[in-house]
Amino acid sequence: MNNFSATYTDQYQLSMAQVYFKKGQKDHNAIFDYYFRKIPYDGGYAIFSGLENLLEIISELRFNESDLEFLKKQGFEDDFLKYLRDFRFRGRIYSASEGDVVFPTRPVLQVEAKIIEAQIIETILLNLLNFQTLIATKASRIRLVAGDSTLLDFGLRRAQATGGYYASRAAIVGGFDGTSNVVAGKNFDIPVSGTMAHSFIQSYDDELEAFRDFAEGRPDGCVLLVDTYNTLKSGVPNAIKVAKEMESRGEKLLAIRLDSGDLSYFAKESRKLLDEAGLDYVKIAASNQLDEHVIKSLLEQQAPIDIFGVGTNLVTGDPDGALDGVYKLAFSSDKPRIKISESIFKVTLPHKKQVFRMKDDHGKCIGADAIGLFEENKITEMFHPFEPYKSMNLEKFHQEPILKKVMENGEMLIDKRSLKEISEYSLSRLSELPIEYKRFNNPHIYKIGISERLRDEREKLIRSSKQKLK
Ligand SMILES: Nc1ncnc2c1ncn2[C@@H]1O[C@H](COP(=O)(O)OP(=O)(O)OP(=O)(O)O)[C@@H](O)[C@H]1O
Ligand SMILES: O=P(O)(O)OC[C@H]1O[C@H](OP(=O)(O)OP(=O)(O)O)[C@H](O)[C@@H]1O
Ligand SMILES: O=C(O)c1cccnc1
Repeated sequence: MNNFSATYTDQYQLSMAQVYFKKGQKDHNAIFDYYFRKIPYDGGYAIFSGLENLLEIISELRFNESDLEFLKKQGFEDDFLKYLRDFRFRGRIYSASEGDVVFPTRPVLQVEAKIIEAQIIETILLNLLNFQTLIATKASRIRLVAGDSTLLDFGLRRAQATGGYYASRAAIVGGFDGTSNVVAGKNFDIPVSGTMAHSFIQSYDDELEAFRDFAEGRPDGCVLLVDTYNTLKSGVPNAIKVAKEMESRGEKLLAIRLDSGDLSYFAKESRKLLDEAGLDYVKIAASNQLDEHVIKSLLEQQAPIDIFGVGTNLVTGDPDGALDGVYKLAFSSDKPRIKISESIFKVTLPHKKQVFRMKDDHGKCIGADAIGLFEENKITEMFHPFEPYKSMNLEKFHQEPILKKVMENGEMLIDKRSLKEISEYSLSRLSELPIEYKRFNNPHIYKIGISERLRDEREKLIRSSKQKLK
C-alpha cells in the first residue's frame, strides 16, 4: 500500500509543472512552508504525524508508463512527459520530528527544491501530513484521559475508505497500543489484536457453545463479547464458565467486552461477578462510540474498564473533518515571496526560516515558539505575527531549533524509528508542555512570534507589493 504513483496529485500541479518546464523555469530554486492555522478539537496542541511515512513515499515517487499514457490523453505534451518519465524528487526537507507537539501558523516542515519538484509533491505531502496529524492529535487526547488503560484502534470499518490504513498508523503515534487492522499491523509493525463479533454468537443456538468454541480456537488473548443477549444474566455468567474451563486446561481468559448500555454500570457489575468467581485477572474491555469525552467520563465514574476499543470517532477525526494544513511559497528564483491577503492572518512569511522552541533552565517548554530567518541563531525579541506592538523578550530562554534536515537530494537522512519509538518521543515532548496547554476546555494559547528581521522582511515585501498596485 505504500506504492504511490506520482499521479497522486491534483491536476493543477502538473499544469503548473508543464509551464515551468516549457518556460525554462523548472530548475529555479524554491522553498515551501507546510503549516496549519487551527488546532483541531479546540485543543492546545497538535501531534505532528506522517513524516517518516511521507519521506519514504516521496523518495520512491515515480510516473510509470500507464501514468504517462493517461497524462498524454489529458493533453500534456510529449517533451514534458519525457521529463516526467525520469522524474525523481531530489530536494531537501527540513522538518519537526514526527511525534513532536506542534502549533499553528509556524512552519512544521520546509521543502527546498527545484520548483517543479516541490510543486509535484505538494498534494501527497498535504494529504498524508494533514490526515495523520489530525488523527494522531485525536489519539493523543484519548491517551491523555485514558491514563495507563490499553487503547485499541477498532476504526477500519468506519474510516473514510483507505484513510483507515493511515489512521491506524497515526493512532499509534498519538499513544494507542494496538489495532484491529491487520494490514496496518503488518506493514507498520503495529501490535494487532481483537475480540469477536455479535454475528459469531448469533450464529450459534447457544451463547455458551459459541464462547467455548471461540476459546478453543483462540486460547491466547481470548476476549468474549458478553452483551449479545443479556450481559449480566447470560453473557458474563457464560464467560465465567468458559474461563473456569480454560483454567482447567492451563489457559487464561484475557477479557470480556461490553459494547452497549451503560458501560460504567455494566463494567462495575461484571467486575463484581468476575471477582466473586475468583477471576480477578480477567480484564474488562469496552467499546461503542467512545471518544476522549466518554472515556474521561467513564473513568470519573470509576468504571473498572481496562481496555478501550475506539473506532469511528478516532479514525474519522470526529468532530473535525480535516487539519487545515497548507503549503505556501516562501522563496523562489532567488527572491523572497509573499502572499498578500485581505486577512492579516493569511499573509504568508517569506524566506527560509527556522523555528525555535523556548525552554526554561529545567528543559520545560515555556509555551512559546519563535520563527526567525534561517541564519539567525538566537532570537532576542519576538513580535506577535499580526499585532506588531506586542512583543516578548527571549534572552533568558534556551532556544531549541525545531526544523532539522531530514532529506537531502531526495534521500531520507534520519534513521527510521519504530512507531513505538515515535510514540514514546511524542509522550516525552508532551510531558515538556505545561498542563495548561493540554486541558480540553479553553486551553492556554501557545505563543507564536516572529523575529525582528523576519518582521521587517515581511513589511518590506508588503510595502513593495502595495507599491506595485499603485
Ligand atoms: N456510563 C457512561 N457514561 C458516559 N457515557 C456512556 C456511558 N455508558 C455508555 N456511554 C456512551 O453513551 C453512548 C450510548 O449510545 P446509545 O444510546 O446508542 O446506546 P447503546 O447501548 O449503543 O444502544 P443500543 O442498544 O442501540 O446498542 C455511547 O457513545 C457510549 O459510549
Ligand atoms: O463504535 P466504534 O467506536 O466505531 O467502535 C467499533 C464498533 O464496531 C463494532 O460494531 P459493529 O456493529 O460494526 O460490529 P459487531 O457486530 O462486531 O458489534 C464494535 O462492536 C464496536 O461497537
Ligand atoms: O476486535 C474487535 O472487537 C473489533 C474490531 C473491529 C471493530 N470492532 C470490534
